[in-house]
Amino acid sequence: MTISIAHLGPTGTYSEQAAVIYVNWLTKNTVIETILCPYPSISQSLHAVAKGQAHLAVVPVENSIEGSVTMTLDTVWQLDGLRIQLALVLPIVHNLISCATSLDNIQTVYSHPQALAQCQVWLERFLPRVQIIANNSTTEALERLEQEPTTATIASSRAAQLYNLPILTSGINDYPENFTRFWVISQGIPDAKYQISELTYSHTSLAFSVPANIPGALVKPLQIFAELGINLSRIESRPTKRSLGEYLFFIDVEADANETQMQSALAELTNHTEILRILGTYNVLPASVL
Ligand SMILES: O=C(O)C(=O)C[C@]1(C(=O)O)C=C[C@@H](O)C=C1
Repeated sequence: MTISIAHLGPTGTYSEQAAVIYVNWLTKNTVIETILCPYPSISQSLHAVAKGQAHLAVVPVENSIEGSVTMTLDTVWQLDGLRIQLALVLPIVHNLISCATSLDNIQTVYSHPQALAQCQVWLERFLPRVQIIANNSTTEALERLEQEPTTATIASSRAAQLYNLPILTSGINDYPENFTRFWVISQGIPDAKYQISELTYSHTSLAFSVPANIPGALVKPLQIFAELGINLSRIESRPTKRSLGEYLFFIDVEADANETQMQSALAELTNHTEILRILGTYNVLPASVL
């Protein structure tokens, strides 16, 4: 069986790197064969799964410095029916890639907004006068670097190698401990062939809107988990885009959605939420696989 895996392109992105790690794990543990399919945006890679053009998408969801990748959260909410099969956490080391001979010759820096944000202190310190341009991925501008020696891109060392471009400065992220969490997402129900086969799942991700903007609207859903002694590992809000001050909540729970306690929590949660989506119950690929 051959499956297609969508990811943010063009080739050399961190998302592709995460997809390659997942593919290596699949190759070692299953008989599944894979084709990687780059898409111009994170949203388009998720739409490809929703439309059945790809079996899976590997998308960034959260970075340890910059927080949530909002395009992923918003698209997962918008496209009802997507399902997280697995998570993996990748160390992120950014580099300034350029054909310029010194930092003094650089006038423009391109990268993905997440990468630019993860290097903002370095950029202010070493390139305070350059024009900073955000684009869809860390690799989108790499092809122009040879023709434009006054431009630079922030991307991975793997990207520099793939495009045969020089790294002018390496390790420019503001904090050395820089990690991004990715989700492997499919359409439909949990599918054992894409997952780590363990007896239980370590995480469940949920998203919900609350019935009204009244005191305690968020406390009630959260109390359910506190009372059952179930730990939350993340909470994030996003605007509903219906009116100012109205939010959706994304929470990660350290529990298997199939456990009895979680089943009761989820049943109770439906009484205190307007729309409740179980985005997936899954395991995290161990760091030893990276
Ligand atoms: O542009 C890329 O290379 C990506 O894969 C996107 C992305 C992100 O959106 O967080 C992935 C990891 C890094 O945090 C920076 C950028």
